[in-house]
Amino acid sequence: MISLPSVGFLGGGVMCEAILRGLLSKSLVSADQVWVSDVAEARLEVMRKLGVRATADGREVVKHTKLVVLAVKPDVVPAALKEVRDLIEAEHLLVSICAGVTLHQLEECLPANAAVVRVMPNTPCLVGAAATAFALGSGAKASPHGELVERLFGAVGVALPVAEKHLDAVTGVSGSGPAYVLMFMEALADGGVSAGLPRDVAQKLACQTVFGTAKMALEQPDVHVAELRNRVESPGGTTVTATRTLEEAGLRTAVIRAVRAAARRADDLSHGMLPY
Ligand SMILES: NC(=O)C1=CN([C@@H]2O[C@H](COP(=O)(O)OP(=O)(O)OC[C@H]3O[C@@H](n4cnc5c(N)ncnc54)[C@H](O)[C@@H]3O)[C@@H](O)[C@H]2O)C=CC1
Ligand SMILES: O=C(O)[C@@H]1CCC=N1
Repeated sequence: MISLPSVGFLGGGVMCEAILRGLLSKSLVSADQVWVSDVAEARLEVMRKLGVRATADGREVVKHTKLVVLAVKPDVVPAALKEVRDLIEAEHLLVSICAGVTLHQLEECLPANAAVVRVMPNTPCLVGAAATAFALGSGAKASPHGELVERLFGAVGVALPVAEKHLDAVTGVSGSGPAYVLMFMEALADGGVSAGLPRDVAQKLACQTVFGTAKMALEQPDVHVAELRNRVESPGGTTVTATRTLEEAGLRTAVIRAVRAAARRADDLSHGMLPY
């Protein structure tokens, strides 16, 4: 087992749980090396059931771990960092997954030269299939900080370095992306039910179709996705009749607009347009 140093989380919500369950299932960390803080007792109870150390005191997390993942909502970031600022030492690495919170804003809340990495993962961390992008702060180095982040998020999916200016666009594509794909899957299954399929059959077929299509595209990176689509569209057949209907309904325009809206919202968050 290639294990990581002890890992801490400030905020034990949805994303902490997804990352943590992913890491534990890959044995990248052992539960007794993980500390999590949260203000909600119910979340601490969930964490205890995972076997990790759970506390209401974020300072305990920073005292006991060197790699600290900031996983609170963006509007809570200043308060959560203020609580632990004086405990952050040169050996610490702070990894923020908070949408729209810039490296500069994070660094302003921390001691000078603190090592910070801004990361945008997504919920498929839970099943080892996340799409993650990250950018290093001015006090972080490719080695060891970038490598540690690549190991952490690479263990639960794909992790790519990007320029920080691209992280809002990343949020629009892959951070928020699972929600759009799930919406599509829900509609695909509803279409099946509307055409007479039992609900459970329609849902299974819809999920497997999205999974199989993604796998097919990922395993043929040199083939444009439009070419893969054309291979399904027999001339005058069922598929082209359906894809024309989707074009008429503006599917692609709607998705492009949605991604841009999410990216703009991430930028708004970084300009203090809080709360949600
Ligand atoms: N949910 C998602 O799909 C993704 C979320 N993110 C980012 O991850 C961050 C966390 O999001 P979620 O896990 O979805 O939110 P969440 O609301 O499920 O989790 C946040 C947790 O922080 C706790 N909390 C609040 N104040 C605290 C404090 N001072 N100290 C410690 N814990 C505190 C809350 O009780 C809550 O359990 C957000 O900044 C979000 O932008 C990033 C990528 C994907
Ligand atoms: O909706 C949000 O703001 C967060 C960031 C990316 C996914 N969920």
